[in-house]
Amino acid sequence: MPPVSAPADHPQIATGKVGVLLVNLGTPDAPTPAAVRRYLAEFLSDRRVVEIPAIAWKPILHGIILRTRPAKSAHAYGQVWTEQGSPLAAITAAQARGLQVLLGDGVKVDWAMRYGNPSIPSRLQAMKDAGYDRVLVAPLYPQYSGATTASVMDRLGEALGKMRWQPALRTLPPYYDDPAYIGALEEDVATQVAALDFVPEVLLLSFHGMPQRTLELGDPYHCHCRKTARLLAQRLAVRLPGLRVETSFQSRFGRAKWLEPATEATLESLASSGTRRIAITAPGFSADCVETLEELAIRGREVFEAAGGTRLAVLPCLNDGTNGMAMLETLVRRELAGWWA
Ligand SMILES: C=CC1=C(C)c2cc3[nH]c(cc4nc(cc5[nH]c(cc1n2)c(C)c5CCC(=O)O)C(CCC(=O)O)=C4C)c(C)c3C=C
Ligand SMILES: [Fe+2]
Ligand SMILES: [Fe+2]
Repeated sequence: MPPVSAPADHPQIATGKVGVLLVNLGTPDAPTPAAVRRYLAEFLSDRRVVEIPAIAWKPILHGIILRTRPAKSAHAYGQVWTEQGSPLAAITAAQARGLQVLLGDGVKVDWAMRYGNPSIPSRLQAMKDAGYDRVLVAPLYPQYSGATTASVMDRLGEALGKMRWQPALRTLPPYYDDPAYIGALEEDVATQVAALDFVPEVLLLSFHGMPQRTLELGDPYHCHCRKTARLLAQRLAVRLPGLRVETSFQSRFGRAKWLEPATEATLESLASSGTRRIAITAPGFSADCVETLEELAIRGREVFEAAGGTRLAVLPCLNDGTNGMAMLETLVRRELAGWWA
């Protein structure tokens, strides 16, 4: 595809500079209890994430959770930390660099995190200060949820509220059923499964969970996940006939009922009922992170093997691979159409 550039008949807006801000969830600055505590305090204080009235939640958050969870989570982060830092941050940065190459110099690509660093307000201000007065904000969540996509929009609103001179914004819609996304997943998963040194009986699609109550209140997240799963399974039935595709939800937090079936329970029941070889993919995560690398690949494996499973592969997410980057380029170019840099 050609670089994004001003068409000859629109020279009057050719000086407007266009930026793209990729946004993901966020991650601690270090795999230490203190850094994880700072991160969790910000994350779990977001009313979009924990929808319990503050008067009831604050004592629980500060009394129990922030006293006990940081050490446990820091251990999990320690097991997956890399020389480039947290996998989620390192991969998001790589996606931004890759997209910059694909889009060329006509557009500036940067990245930010909803929680922790680099923050959305700091990167938005930096873009404006550098003269980028049109910014496409792209939350890297294929499936919409109040806890993720809407929370990014809230933070953007807060940031704009403090800016005297704001850039013009566009936002990337959720892309859970977009042919570019489903096609990228199909290609990536089919290639990775074919390259395994065993033939899986089951492909488990594990999405991040949400409280069941959010579905009842009208959050589309569950429906978006189910539609992604259905479309991907239809494609894979052609590419990998004979492979059973199942869907589950991981990372339950707290005591409330979460979306089911739970990934851990699914791994256990599959192994107990005779499945020996399994591949897991996490299509809702645009980048590998503690949830895929530790919860699935370390703890999930332990659960599956303890119940009798013998082979388990967790496939890398789309990350900054060719399929994922081609998808991002397609999605972003579509939103930039008309915003010539
Ligand atoms: C109330 C709890 C949580 C809700 C609701 C929730 C929704 C949600 N999260 C993601 C994506 C990610 N979550 C990640 C980590 C993570 N999530 C929670 C809790 C809730 N998430 C916690 C406490 C943590 C931190 C790790 C831990 O202590 O267990 C991550 C990975 C971050 C990283 O640093 O690697 C991602 C990505 C989605 C998509 C989602 C709702 C749809
Ligand atoms: Fe989460
Ligand atoms: Fe987790």
